[in-house]
Amino acid sequence: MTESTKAVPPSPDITAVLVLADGTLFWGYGFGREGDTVGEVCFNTSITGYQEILTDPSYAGQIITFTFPHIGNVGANIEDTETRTPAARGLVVREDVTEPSSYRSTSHLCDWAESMNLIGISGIDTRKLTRHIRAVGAPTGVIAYNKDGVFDIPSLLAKATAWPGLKGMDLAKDVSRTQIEKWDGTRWTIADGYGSLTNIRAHVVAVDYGAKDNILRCLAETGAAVTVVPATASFEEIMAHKPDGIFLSNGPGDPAATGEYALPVLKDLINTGLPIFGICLGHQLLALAFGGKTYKMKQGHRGANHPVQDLRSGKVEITSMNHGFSVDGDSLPKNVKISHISLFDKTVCGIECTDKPIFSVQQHPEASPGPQDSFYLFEQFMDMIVKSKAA
Ligand SMILES: NC(=O)CC[C@H](N)C(=O)O
Repeated sequence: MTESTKAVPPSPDITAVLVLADGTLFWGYGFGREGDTVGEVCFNTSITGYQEILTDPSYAGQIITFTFPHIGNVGANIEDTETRTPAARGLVVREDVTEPSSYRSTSHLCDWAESMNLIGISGIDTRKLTRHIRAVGAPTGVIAYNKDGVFDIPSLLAKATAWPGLKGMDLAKDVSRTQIEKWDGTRWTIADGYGSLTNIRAHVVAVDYGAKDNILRCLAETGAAVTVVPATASFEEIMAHKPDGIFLSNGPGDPAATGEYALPVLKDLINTGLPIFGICLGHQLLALAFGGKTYKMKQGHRGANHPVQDLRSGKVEITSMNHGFSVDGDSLPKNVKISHISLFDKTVCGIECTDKPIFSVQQHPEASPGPQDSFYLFEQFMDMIVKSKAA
């Protein structure tokens, strides 16, 4: 369906509408749960991995537009998830979701979406919507799905304009585990499925700001027995586990708003001299703890083909990304160097401390979905831990 500014559905079979806060309407067909949902409308350019994307807790508060037109072709299963319950607010797709075709599929994407409480809209000119998002910067929007095809557009518009936006929003503690969890699962292989850690080399405490499971699997893959602690864990609670290294996870929302409980803990952790590795929100929080600043990007980076350069080696890695905030490189103190940059827009993608074994990256080295070029970062972290244990 094409965009229309008139509040009357352009055809009688319409069952859903996407209403942006600026009044732009996109009519389409609903799937998943009936009802309405509000959030920041972003876009992801990945060609594969829609289920991993939809279950990445970093998408809390966001409606995801998939620029790849065929979403749902391989159905859904219970394995390709990054957390049990998706935090994303909804999804926008181009084509109708067709019958699944994959030996690994256990359900239709529409049924899975409904069981997960997700609201979807198909039949949208996602190219036009993406160009709109690029022009105006991630807008707020509402998807409403109603099989009767009757929509109260003024009230949906009011809902979209009333939503405060992600800037200043702390969502990490909403998606974080509330209980401590031991993790020893390793990555999936086609021969054996998921495995478990056999040769423990070190003990890592991972602070869960909204961690993707594959990050924990990658840590275990390098030999880390992982204890996952809630986002609000205190310095003393973390240190009581006697970690050999600390991991700071990805997560949703504005890092500056998350700082209230995270930063005092991170400042103390930095002073322990223990190896620390952060990914995405963890990277942004680490930069803040060092005294740096973060800012909201216009449209963010979300996809599985983002080129990042490692400034130390000059090598380029193709990475998976999902972030709407970024670290301001000019705000970093002298002992924190920029190690990686985005080759799309030169934004900061990695930092390292020159006098402590601490580093972090903006990209997602755990992929899921996406290329695995950056997996070496997990190995780099384990090498640091092994060295620090030997010292
Ligand atoms: N994937 C993430 O950890 C995202 C970090 C942060 N919420 C951002 O949007 O920039």
